[in-house]
Amino acid sequence: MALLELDDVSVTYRIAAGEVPAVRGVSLTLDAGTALGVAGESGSGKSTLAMALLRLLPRDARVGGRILLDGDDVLAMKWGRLRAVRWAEASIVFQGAQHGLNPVQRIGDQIAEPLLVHGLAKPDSARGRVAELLEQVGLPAWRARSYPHELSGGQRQRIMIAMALACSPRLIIADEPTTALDVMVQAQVLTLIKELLAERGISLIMISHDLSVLADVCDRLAVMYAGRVVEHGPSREVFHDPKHPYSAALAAAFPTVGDPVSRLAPKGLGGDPPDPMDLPPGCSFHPRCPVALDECPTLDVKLWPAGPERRAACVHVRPEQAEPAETTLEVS
Ligand SMILES: Nc1ncnc2c1ncn2[C@@H]1O[C@H](COP(=O)(O)OP(=O)(O)OP(=O)(O)O)[C@@H](O)[C@H]1O
Repeated sequence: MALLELDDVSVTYRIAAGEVPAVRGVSLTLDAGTALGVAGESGSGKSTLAMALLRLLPRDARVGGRILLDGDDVLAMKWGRLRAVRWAEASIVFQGAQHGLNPVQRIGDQIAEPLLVHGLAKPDSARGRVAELLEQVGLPAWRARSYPHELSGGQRQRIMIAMALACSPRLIIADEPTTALDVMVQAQVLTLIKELLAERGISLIMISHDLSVLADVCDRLAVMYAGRVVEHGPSREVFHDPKHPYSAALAAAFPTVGDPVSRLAPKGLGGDPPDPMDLPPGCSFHPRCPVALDECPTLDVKLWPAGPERRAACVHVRPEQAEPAETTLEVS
């Protein structure tokens, strides 16, 4: 059953220079107990999309479309309901959020805060729950008495995950949860996330520019370019057999250990992502695309079926068009 449904979601920031279409017509579904990875270069709209899910965007952002969380329309929710949903039904681990811990408050008090705010524990019972959460993220209970500066980056990220788990949400949104960590610690945190998913049946939306990390953790992948989803499908298929040339470039940029040498040579995607206020016409990717056709600059690009459970927005997977019906001129 779908836990989260996005239907034609768009986000536009209004700034002095004009409008920035950061997310454009994104439709995705996340089934309960599954993990969806959202990939894309910097500026492709991943974080904006993540923030839109819990209405955490700044006031200059206008959100369109529909976001249904367990059937409930997030964009139409009253503030009281939205406050109840945040942390308790869906929580978010921000990019670099470990630096957002309060430096002068003990770790235990910070983990307890969402529990107390949502009335899920009383001050005297919260300590036991905090110890339990620390244990779940692989830290000893005595760490509750530590201050953030006494922990390593990896330990602080575990604290952020403990906070996200505190109210037992059904959905966790993790925006680049391991980007700031070194490779060994990154692997440990990813293992922790995978264990938590398997043990607790939580659903996950994980955002990263690293397709290989997402393919390792998530069941399905959505690849974003210039605010649009350009490909989605089962993780292994999208990573190992991408149908969109942009997904192929991302996959080549992040090889995994054991990949054949041929795959390790990056396919060298030239150029920069487009300015969202000055998007190329037709397929937005065409100026950088190694396999672009003459028609791509004027193409009405859609997410066409690219396999049983896959879609890709590329002319190369477009189904053959029906021949236009022949018109006969009746001359009387
Ligand atoms: N508050 C804002 N006001 C105006 N434009 C914004 C704002 N936040 C983001 N943008 C723009 O929206 C687009 C998408 O940004 P977003 O941060 O969502 O991308 P991203 O894929 O998450 O990138 P990164 O990985 O660097 O965080 C970018 O062009 C960015 O400049």
